Amino acid sequence: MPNTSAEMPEWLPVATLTQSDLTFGEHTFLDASVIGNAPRHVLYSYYWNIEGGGLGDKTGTPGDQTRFGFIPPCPGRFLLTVEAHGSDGVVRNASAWVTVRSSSEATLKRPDVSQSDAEDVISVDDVSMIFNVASEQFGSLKEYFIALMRHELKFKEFRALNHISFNVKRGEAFGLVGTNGSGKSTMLKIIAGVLEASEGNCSVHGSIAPLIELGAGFDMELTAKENIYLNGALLGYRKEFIDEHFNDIVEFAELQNFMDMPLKNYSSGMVARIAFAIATITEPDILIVDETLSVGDYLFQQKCEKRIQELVASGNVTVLLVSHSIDLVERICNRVCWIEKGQMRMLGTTDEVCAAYKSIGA
Ligand SMILES: Nc1ncnc2c1ncn2[C@@H]1O[C@H](COP(=O)(O)OP(=O)(O)OP(=O)(O)O)[C@@H](O)[C@H]1O
Repeated sequence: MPNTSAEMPEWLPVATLTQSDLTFGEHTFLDASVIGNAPRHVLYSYYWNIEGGGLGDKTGTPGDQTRFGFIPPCPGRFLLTVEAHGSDGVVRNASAWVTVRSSSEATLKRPDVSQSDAEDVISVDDVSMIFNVASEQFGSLKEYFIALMRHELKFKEFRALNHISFNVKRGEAFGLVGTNGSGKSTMLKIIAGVLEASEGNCSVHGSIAPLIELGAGFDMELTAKENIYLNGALLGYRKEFIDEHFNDIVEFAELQNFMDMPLKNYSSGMVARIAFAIATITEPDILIVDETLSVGDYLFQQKCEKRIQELVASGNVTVLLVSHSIDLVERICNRVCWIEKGQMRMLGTTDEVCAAYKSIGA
């Protein structure tokens, strides 16, 4: 079992960027805050350094200002640091990296629509999902159990998915869109093997890293460090493999100072960071992402998006993405399936499906 004896500082500053990946000419903001048992007053000062150089620029004396605007003087990598001066006399700092590209550098693009020779890794064939739901409402759990004991519970069938079919090829980034309650998560759970379809067939070839329900595969009473081993084991990683990649996981999640904290004290965004870092530390055959990114801060979302694009660009990883952010789906996915109230409404290229989906609100 990993060692969990290191002590947590009482409070820590947090540096959050509005944007960490800039094109030269753009600017970003660094927001400072404090987590933990914070002292009554905290004053902040800011400075930046260019990677490999000593171009530091410290702003005057510490003050109340919690937002710092940064205008990069040139393309490159910059470390933006916030120094927090607590009224308890302790000074701590937190940093975040900013990458500034020259405007000519190409940005990552979504993959081309696969040609027919690529192998199908997911085949959804005429799948329906029927849930049995209670046909009457109960005022309390007690009333429910009384009805249950008397065999008076009546159920009705609810079709969450109705005859859905699609195939996803190796190396595709495939999106599922639809309004609330349309059946997207149910579809992902069937693909991930969490639910069994009531009708039809779903076959999957390859290893799956599912990021479906935040916290699934974690024990909230254990520390983050212990959970990395636990969740890694559930994903099929050996202990030696986690030992080898532990620092990469922690570094990606940017939670170095919180490894010995029980997960129950983490925010949902922090849990998402750990879950995403573990799931993507290697190249899974299929990465399933269901709104996991939405709870993360802007900086983390950008980092995950970049990682997803790298995985897709490798050509080996298939990504299945459910998101209410149509912009994200448009940036990442090459094909999209639109499910509406359990029915398949449209299947096609990202541009055509997203354009049609966006037009329902017009
Ligand atoms: N275990 C279950 N028992 C009964 N009904 C369920 C169950 N799971 C999901 N449903 C119902 O199935 C429908 C589809 O749910 P699902 O979570 O798949 O939708 P979604 O498209 O992912 O929604 P959202 O965008 O709001 O997350 C909903 O009406 C939901 O209430």
